[in-house]
Amino acid sequence: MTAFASIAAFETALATLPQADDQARAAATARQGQLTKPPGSLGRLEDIAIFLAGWQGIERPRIERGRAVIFAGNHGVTARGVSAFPADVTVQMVANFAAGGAAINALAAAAGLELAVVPLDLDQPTADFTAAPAMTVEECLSALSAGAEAVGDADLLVLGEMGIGNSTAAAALAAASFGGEPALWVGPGTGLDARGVRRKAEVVTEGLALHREHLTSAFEILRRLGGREIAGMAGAVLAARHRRIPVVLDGFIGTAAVAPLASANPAIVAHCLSGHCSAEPGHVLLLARLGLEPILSLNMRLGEASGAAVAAQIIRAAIAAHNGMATFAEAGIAGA
Ligand SMILES: Cc1cc2ncn([C@H]3O[C@H](COP(=O)(O)O)[C@@H](O)[C@H]3O)c2cc1C
Ligand SMILES: O=C(O)c1cccnc1
Repeated sequence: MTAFASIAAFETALATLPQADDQARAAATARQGQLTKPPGSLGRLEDIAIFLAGWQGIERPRIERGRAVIFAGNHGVTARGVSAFPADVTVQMVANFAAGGAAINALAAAAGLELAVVPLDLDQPTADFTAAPAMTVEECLSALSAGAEAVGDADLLVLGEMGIGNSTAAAALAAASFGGEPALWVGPGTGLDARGVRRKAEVVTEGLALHREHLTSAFEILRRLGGREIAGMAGAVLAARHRRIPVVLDGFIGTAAVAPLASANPAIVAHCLSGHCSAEPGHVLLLARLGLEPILSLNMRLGEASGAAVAAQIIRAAIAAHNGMATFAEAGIAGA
């Protein structure tokens, strides 16, 4: 069965988001208050443990099936010279993922995450969005569905992407979803110089102008300006929500995939953690618009779920403290 068989199915899924389990959240919050530490002293680690308890629906959350999924897609807009690297690198990096040689192979292993790579029609780049919608309705639904199907039975889902040119698509998605000049949302990506970044802003401006009258729904924004790997991440975020699986978002591109969904229903990010704030300048703005506070800020700007995978180690630390510590009663220590 196709997860998102029609635009209506996608829109219904986005309009009917389940909430976290309040009882499990309350139980985890109570437990944090009994652990042998001054209340609140583990800071954000406490919040992360309670967040996971709510979405997993258990007082003591766990990561037994932590899964990183990397979606890959090719972009027609690369013809406009918007990346420092050639489009061929996308398929070459997918081979590198399979061979185990990419950053995400090392970082997923370090974080104890299984890694799945989902290449989406790499021989068929999306259309250049300055000339036509990036995807047809069928192509976009198919990429969204591929995302949903990749979620599986994970208990923590870490999402990432590979697609040369996709920081341009991401800037267009952010601008279409939240407004603001394209110059605010573009950045060097893989390493453009200042002149390249200016051209990238012009390309985004052209794309927004071409599609302006149609950028009125999450689906049309994704379809016209996004890419297959971006729609794959969006579909995975939405499907994970319906299975109450917590998600860790990666950098600028992985976060921009959620922007169109959030423009239609801001509650979509409630089951998402931001793994890190990337060095791509638009990311900090995007996180502010989504109301997400990144776990890490390491000046990373790679993508591939690399920052989210590093953050998964912090999430494991939050769970270890939450589940492993003694309570005041167990340790026979006087409370405050
Ligand atoms: C070798 C290599 C590995 C990568 N892994 C992720 N990206 C990242 O760079 C791309 C986005 O930047 P832009 O929009 O400038 O093309 C995406 O593929 C992203 O995942 C890579 C880029 C390169 C060159
Ligand atoms: O923030 C990111 O995800 C990013 C930044 C630059 C290039 N690729 C990815």
